[in-house]
Amino acid sequence: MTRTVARATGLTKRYGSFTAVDAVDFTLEENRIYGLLGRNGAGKTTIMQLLTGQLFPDAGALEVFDREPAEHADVLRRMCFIAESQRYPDSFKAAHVFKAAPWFFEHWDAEFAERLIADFRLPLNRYVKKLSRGQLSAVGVIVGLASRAPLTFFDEPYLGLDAVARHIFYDRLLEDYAEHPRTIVLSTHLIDEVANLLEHVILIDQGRILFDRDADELRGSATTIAGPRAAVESFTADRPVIGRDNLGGLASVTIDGRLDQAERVTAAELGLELAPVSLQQLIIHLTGTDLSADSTDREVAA
Ligand SMILES: Nc1ncnc2c1ncn2[C@@H]1O[C@H](COP(=O)(O)OP(=O)(O)OP(=O)(O)O)[C@@H](O)[C@H]1O
Repeated sequence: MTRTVARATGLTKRYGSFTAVDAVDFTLEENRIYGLLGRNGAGKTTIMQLLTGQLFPDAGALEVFDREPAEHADVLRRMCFIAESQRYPDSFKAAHVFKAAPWFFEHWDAEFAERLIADFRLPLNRYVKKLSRGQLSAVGVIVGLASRAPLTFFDEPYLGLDAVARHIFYDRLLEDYAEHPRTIVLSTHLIDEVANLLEHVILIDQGRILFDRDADELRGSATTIAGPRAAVESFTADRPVIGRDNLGGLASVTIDGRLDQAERVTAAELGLELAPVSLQQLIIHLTGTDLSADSTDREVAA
């Protein structure tokens, strides 16, 4: 049976009169990789800070490992939070971070950390404040991976990491997760890059959850239909439209749902092109457009 490691019910956080997290309900199950996704300011960091006991909720209930996180040191010890701009003491060299890590993380694997240090080519003897932006992110990524914390949060962990380093991160994360399953929550804007890593997606917008779904269920759950405008409009007339782009006489409409074989044949006969929608495109459709509007026409003057 899967165990729930965190449960939020009506979780709310306000900053003055502004509600950053607005009565959200969700659970995090053990041994899953979650994507906590959403636009800038959606509330992702705030949710992670609530879960890791750095902030107190204003309303609602929050349980992590069956307790309120902020109150319990034994709960906090089972979590690792890697923030976007992690701060370290000025006197710290990179090596000091890894020396100190076992004090905080009981499952710390020093050998794994050493392998990662080599993979990321991290200069251990350099002061942390002298590291490049990408090297600083590598420090966080290494701590997050080698901590093997039962609940690990990576909040935009790779500012400045180059493409090679990011792929090392994804690779090592998947490899290590297969051997040491745990719950990992990844917040990122690079959705396409991590899409295959995620098992579950929680999409936040303006402090609310837009959807909370299994990633497998999401992949290919929407379809884009493109072609002559009249044909596209008639084919999609009674379907749940989640995005629409018009360009002169052409249209591209994204619908929620899959098409069956007969519908695909009909579309082909009408000269329409069908394309699956990537997770990133789906999220842009769901958060980037006014869902209440009939159309987001981008008419181009002939
Ligand atoms: N200490 C604070 N005081 C006032 N407002 C805050 C504070 N911290 C965050 N906010 C606001 O709360 C909202 C949610 O912020 P949060 O950092 O959780 O967003 P995010 O989804 O992590 O964004 P990003 O992707 O840009 O990191 C934002 O509108 C932000 O401006």
